[in-house]
Amino acid sequence: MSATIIDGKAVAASLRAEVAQGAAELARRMGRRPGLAVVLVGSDPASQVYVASKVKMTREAGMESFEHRLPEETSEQDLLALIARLNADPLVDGILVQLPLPKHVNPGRVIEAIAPGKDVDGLHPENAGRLANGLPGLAPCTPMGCMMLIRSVVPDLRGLNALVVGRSVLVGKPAAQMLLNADATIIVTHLDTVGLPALCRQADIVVVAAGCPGLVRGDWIKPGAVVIDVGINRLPPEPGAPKGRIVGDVAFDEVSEVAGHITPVPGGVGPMTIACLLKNTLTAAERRFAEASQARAA
Ligand SMILES: Nc1nc(=O)c2c([nH]1)NC[C@@H]1CN(c3ccc(C(=O)N[C@@H](CCC(=O)O)C(=O)O)cc3)C=[N+]21
Repeated sequence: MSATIIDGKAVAASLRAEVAQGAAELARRMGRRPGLAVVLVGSDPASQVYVASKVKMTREAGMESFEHRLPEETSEQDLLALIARLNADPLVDGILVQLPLPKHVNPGRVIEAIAPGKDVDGLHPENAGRLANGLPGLAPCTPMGCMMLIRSVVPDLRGLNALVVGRSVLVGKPAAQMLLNADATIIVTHLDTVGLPALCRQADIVVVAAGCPGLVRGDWIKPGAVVIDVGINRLPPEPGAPKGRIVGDVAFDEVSEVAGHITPVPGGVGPMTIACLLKNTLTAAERRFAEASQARAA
């Protein structure tokens, strides 16, 4: 074991403390707490756990949490009507619609209905375009958390080779944009990429978001590289156990023999995702308040 473990829990706790301070300050000026609305459709057990954890941490950061739990059979029309109400609600600064949605609902249509200034998931095409063009906006929480973990060990990415496995709208694509914006050279790969191990061996920074347990092996890694594991995969339970272990997309034991720094699963990127959601909610609230103040002054 040679790699240093990047403690996502600790970095996330210090980001949440910073957000709590900013939220308290903003609340004094606004006369109300920043507010985050979380919408959960259906009863996917994993989603229930994430949402409960988001609600708890939102409150701990001194922000208001508005929960909307809708039955699985909710129509797209009813969901769009709820989003229109949240867009218009002055107490709501951020809106997060937990994914995945039930099959009869078109997720693109739902995400595009969220007001871009309240889109704390950073998934609206306007925010994706802003990220691509290097403009201020709201950026997706998971890749934002990855960047903070990378910068905690490598502050300057200029001239480094970064490789991303995965091209999802939620993680892979925005992670590549952020690495490029930080002056790294990027290679974006996915499960159809030919010669992935050889490409990976050129990378100083590896971000893996493929949803494929143990995909990245020890002999894919350049000695000393920074490895960020975004995967959260629940293995089938051992005989007699109630539920299976959670593992990432990186073969941790092998890779930690070669890498310089590595994130664990759990305790790596996951806690950062929630901390960045709170950070985005504070950013959205600050911008909304600044705009409202300007409008009053005019
Ligand atoms: N609109 C939307 N935005 C999301 O950001 C979003 C989503 N939908 N749907 C589901 C995924 C998943 N996700 C996680 C967040 C935190 C942890 C997390 O904190 N994990 C801990 C605990 C893991 C465990 O033991 O269960 C850890 O990795 O240490 C995991 C997963 C956000 N997602």
